[in-house]
Amino acid sequence: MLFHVKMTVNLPVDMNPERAARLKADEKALAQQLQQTGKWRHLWRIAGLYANYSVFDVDSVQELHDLLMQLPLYPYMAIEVNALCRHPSSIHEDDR
Ligand SMILES: O=C(O)CC1=CCC(=O)O1
Repeated sequence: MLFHVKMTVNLPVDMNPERAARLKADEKALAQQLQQTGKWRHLWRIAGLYANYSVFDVDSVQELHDLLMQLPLYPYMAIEVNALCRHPSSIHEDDR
């Protein structure tokens, strides 16, 4: 199951810089691990924003939920999720 996810990060302006750096490093490590597994299929920066568009390929809505909730930056993110299905005009056989 494919899901398009928008994540907007809002770190408190007064957050300790070392704490912020640790969270970002932990987020990066997990994001890269999930990309290696194929669960996090795409990760794009939204130009001009501290936000990303991502595509997740998971087995269930519950798996997506659990995965998003374990992200280190989760407490500081606004997350929007849209379920995707195959477009009849798509030429990409792996779009499902
Ligand atoms: O910078 C972001 O958009 C938040 C984020 C998600 C994965 C990652 O490494 O950073």
